[in-house]
Amino acid sequence: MLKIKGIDSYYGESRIISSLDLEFEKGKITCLIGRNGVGKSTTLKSIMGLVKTPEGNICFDGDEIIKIPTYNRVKQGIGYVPQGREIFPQMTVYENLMLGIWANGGKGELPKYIYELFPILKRFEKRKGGDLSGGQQQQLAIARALVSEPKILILDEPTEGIQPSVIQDIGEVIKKINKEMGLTVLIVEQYLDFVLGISDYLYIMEKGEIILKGNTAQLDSKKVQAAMTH
Ligand SMILES: Nc1ncnc2c1ncn2[C@@H]1O[C@H](COP(=O)(O)OP(=O)(O)OP(=O)(O)O)[C@@H](O)[C@H]1O
Repeated sequence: MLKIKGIDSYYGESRIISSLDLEFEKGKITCLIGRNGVGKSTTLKSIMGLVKTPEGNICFDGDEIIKIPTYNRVKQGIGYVPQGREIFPQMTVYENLMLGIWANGGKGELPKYIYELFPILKRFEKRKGGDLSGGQQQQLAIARALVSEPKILILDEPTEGIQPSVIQDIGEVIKKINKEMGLTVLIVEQYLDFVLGISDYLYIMEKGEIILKGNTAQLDSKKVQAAMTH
């Protein structure tokens, strides 16, 4: 579904990622994990076309996308929730959601399943985005990415700054959209318990390179833990 081959990624002159290969299988939940600053967010920004990637290939659903602009990657079906969520604080929950439709050149109404998946957003429809809790903002950001009906949903640290009970709710929703809607999911995370409970496949990154990978159920959890802490 999404295949990265030999990419280099730069901020200005500094190369953060070199010759990275990754593959995200259709219908699976794949997590990319690793300690602070190893290049996980940069990998996602590379997929979205938000950093310079002069080398390599990114193939999505059969098409080469490395040279096309971000908005066209979104149009082709890549939904992205950045770290920090980027909710518009002065706009209502409803307006934030509608942006997901307008941004994609779409018209019309909010799909009904959005409020079924996130009842809290229905309740707070008229509330300003900035007045929601961190967990509610994360749900709003995921919902906003979903309204454009992506083929793959990419989440950058969805549990960051969120209380444990809400983390569990978010995990359940992600599993549900994966299992019931068949959506492919890619998550960057640091919260290992969350990752082990939700993912089918794991990549572990260290200084811009993959040091361990495999089916989550088959990976040695001690090795995974060690890679996250050493
Ligand atoms: N806008 C930027 N300009 C220059 N360097 C950057 C920029 N953003 C990140 N970096 C550097 O790139 C490296 C990788 O950062 P990245 O955010 O991808 O790491 P990460 O694994 O996602 O960590 P975190 O969990 O802290 O977000 C770090 O050394 C960081 O300092």
